[in-house]
Amino acid sequence: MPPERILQLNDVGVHFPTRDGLVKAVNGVSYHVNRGEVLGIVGESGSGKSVTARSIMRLLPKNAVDAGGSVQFRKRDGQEIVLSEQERLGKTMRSLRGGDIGMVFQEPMTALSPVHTIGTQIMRTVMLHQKVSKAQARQRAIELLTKVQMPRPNEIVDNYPHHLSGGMRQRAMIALALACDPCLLIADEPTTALDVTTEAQILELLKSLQQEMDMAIVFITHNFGVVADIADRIAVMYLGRVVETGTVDEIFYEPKHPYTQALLGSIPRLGKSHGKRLRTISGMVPDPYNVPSGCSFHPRCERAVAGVCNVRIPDVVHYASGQIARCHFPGTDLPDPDRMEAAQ
Ligand SMILES: Nc1ncnc2c1ncn2[C@@H]1O[C@H](COP(=O)(O)OP(=O)(O)OP(=O)(O)O)[C@@H](O)[C@H]1O
Repeated sequence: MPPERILQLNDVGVHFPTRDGLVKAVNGVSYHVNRGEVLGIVGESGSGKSVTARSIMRLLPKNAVDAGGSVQFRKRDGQEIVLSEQERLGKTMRSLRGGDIGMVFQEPMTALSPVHTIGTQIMRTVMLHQKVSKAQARQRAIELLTKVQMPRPNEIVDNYPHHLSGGMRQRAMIALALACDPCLLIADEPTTALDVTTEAQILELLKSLQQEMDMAIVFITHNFGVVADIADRIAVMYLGRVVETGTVDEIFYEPKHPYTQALLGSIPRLGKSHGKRLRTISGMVPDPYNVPSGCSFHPRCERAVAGVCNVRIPDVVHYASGQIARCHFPGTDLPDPDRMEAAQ
């Protein structure tokens, strides 16, 4: 049986009109998430990872403009919801947020209120989505704090966020996100601000919760090491577009897009990089107000072919395995003249 898709983004666009010009932060993004899998989203800063994820839940800045596309979501009970513009703003969205879909962010204080105890905040979410008494909701809060391996959960439940360390706040935010047993968790750089040891602990926790709860995760990070550790599949983003999608093995061992290849070439690998010079990606991420014509990666691409890559936006190339690359000349070989001719 093919895996069940619980989230499908089709050609989603989000633009920001600014004084300096139009920023096409998300420019026709499509990706899907299967039930119970972890999809890692990677890409340099500004590639549109966060804005895409926030567009799923309609948690966008006020100046964001919807530039089309659709988001489909299948709830745990199998009900399919098309999160069209109207629905995204209404009651459906409110019931999904914190219910079927949970969210964790890099900075816990964006999700936690500083003026309420951890327990009160979890109890409110539980009571918003489930018919339970106050005492039952408090019991559930303690259970959730135990589940996220919070030390002294019976005590912490009555603490305010400022009493907690960074790692403990992250655990509290995860407990809040899991309050209603979501089938999808959107995790936006949840470990980036933590020290390496705490980061490893939180990743382990998310992995074990994901398996235990059969929960899918969209895990956003700029760190390939982290994504290799947690993800089943990876989507690579560049300047508002998904340029490649594949399983972790496909992305690490058979990347087809020159951008993915360049990103992987620029990370140090234990044992393998010794004595070797790391590659850097030439040039800078272009200014979002002046995105290059054609394939927006072409000015930095070692394999760009003039007359093709600077002119036409590449189509998506589908491989039999399911791997996808948006490139005129995908693959590990250099572009051959026949393919160049066919593309022109
Ligand atoms: N409120 C806003 N107004 C104008 N531009 C914005 C706004 N929010 C985001 N952007 C722009 O949208 C683009 C995508 O931003 P986004 O935060 O999604 O990138 P990202 O890949 O998540 O980066 P990072 O890893 O740094 O979080 C960037 O060019 C950013 O400057």
